[in-house]
Amino acid sequence: MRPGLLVKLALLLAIFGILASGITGYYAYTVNRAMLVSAAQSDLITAARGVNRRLSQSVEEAADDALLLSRLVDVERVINGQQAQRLRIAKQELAQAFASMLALHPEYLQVRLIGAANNGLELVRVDSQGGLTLRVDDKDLQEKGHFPYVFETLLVPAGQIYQSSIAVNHERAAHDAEGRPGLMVATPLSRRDGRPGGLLVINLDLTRLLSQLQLDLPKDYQLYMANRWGDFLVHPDPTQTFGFDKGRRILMQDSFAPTHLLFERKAGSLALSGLAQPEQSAGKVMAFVRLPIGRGSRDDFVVTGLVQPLDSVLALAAPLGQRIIHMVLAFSVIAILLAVVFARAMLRPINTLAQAACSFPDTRQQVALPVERNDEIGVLARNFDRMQRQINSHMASLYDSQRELSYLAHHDSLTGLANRALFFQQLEKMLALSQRSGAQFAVLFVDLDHFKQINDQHGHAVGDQVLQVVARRLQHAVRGSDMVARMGGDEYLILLQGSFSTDALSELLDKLALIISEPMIVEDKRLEVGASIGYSLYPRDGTSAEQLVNQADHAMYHVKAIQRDGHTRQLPYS
Ligand SMILES: Nc1nc2c(ncn2[C@@H]2O[C@H](COP(=O)(O)OP(=O)(O)OP(=O)(O)O)[C@@H](O)[C@H]2O)c(=O)[nH]1
Repeated sequence: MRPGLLVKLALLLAIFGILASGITGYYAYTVNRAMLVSAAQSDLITAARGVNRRLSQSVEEAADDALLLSRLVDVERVINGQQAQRLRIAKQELAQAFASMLALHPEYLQVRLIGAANNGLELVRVDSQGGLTLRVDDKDLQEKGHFPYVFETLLVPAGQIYQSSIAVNHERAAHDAEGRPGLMVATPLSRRDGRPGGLLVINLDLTRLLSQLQLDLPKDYQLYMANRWGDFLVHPDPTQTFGFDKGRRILMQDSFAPTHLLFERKAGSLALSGLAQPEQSAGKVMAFVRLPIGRGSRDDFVVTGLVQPLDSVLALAAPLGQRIIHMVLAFSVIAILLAVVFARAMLRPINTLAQAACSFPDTRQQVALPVERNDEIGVLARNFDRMQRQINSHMASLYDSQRELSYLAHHDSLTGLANRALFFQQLEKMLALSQRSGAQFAVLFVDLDHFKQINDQHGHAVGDQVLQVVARRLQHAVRGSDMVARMGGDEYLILLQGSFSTDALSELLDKLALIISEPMIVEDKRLEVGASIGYSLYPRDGTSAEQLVNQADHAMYHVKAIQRDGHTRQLPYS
């Protein structure tokens, strides 16, 4: 188990989970804000169009009313001139009709019949004053021929409507209309002889109209309106309106730069927000639309703008933001738990492999690995398992080779007896033991007699077999605890454990010599071979391996010499 890896993997997965849920939450939140702003902009455009439509409707209604009034019989009578009494009655009736119209439409400030003659002298005029209607006395009627709405209306074909620009009324003694912004809606009148007779004019009060429209808008909407040149007609700050009337130009394009597109007829509507265009619309959401106004002969239009604080639009996103934070926190906790569970599940087989890899060099034991898995871990486990088997197999053959090498290094290949090196190792051990225990032992040196003749007479192969037979006979003749070794050639060494009297030892050596000399059949040949044997005793003849072997060798040569002289009994073996 490696907690470091587990912690790292769990941490990585948890961070990934938290980041994923955080980014998703953030994305949902920002998309929601953008959608809210987009919906607000679309609402603002719709509302601005509504403002304009209602304004336009009012103008059209005024146009219809102007046409309606222009068709009154009394209008024709007044225009064409009548006998004084009848003219007075006609004017009286017209004034009543105008007053009724004013009473019906509080947004009308004046209804007038203006003649084409006498420099545009007003013929009948009813004004609104303090919410009441006031017929202006004939003596107070004024000449209006110099006003554009008069001479321009006279140029309009009969039955058509003239519509003035929106402007502040500066006409003298205009009662409620004086000093108020509005527009004139007029229609030309013809005399019976076809000459221009005059015009019928309705003065429309823009302030009243717009204040009514503003009442219908949500509280946090700010209304802006500009004429076709960009001069503000409506502005939350009234000092910014009708600048041209005070000798200044206060233009919408200067306050809201992108609106120049609307005035240049490059766009019909425009929406900006502090979210998408923070430098042009900081902290606000705004929409502007350009729409024609009324149905006058002039191609007139206004640009209406509505502005809403960005905060009030985004306030709706706050609850969602909080929910998203809660969700992100909940998902983060789930992500952490899942990360830990997943990391543990992922690392369990890896830990098994790691443990196996750690313990295998010491134990060489193959533990159960997840070899049945189909994934990369399964591939790793199967390969590791195969690698373990191969290592074990190679190690086994290596140990076998080692054992074989060790055997070859310590044994004689021909007879299988211990070789000189192993004999001396054993002798050294024996010496060490005996030095501590005080035990005795004997070393025997055996050399075959005239072995060369066997080689010479019967061949080297037969000689080899003779050496093997002698080795087996010596091995059988001694105890299992004793050691028989081949020194080389036809020489053997024997290590006898235990204490021996010289008599007992001489007797044993006689017995060995007898055993060796017994006839043997090798390749169908009956052979006999004698041996000379000498011995040394520990500690009597030496306390080192060399001394003891040399002493036994020396004794063997002594015996061989005596036997050569013909003595065969009572040999002095030592
Ligand atoms: N067949 C065979 N002969 C060997 C081997 N090793 C040594 N010899 C021979 O054994 C003989 C040993 O020599 P010696 O001991 O001097 O000969 P010997 O005839 O026994 O002489 P004495 O000991 O004096 O009786 C030599 O002729 C070696 O060639 C072996 O492994 N196989």
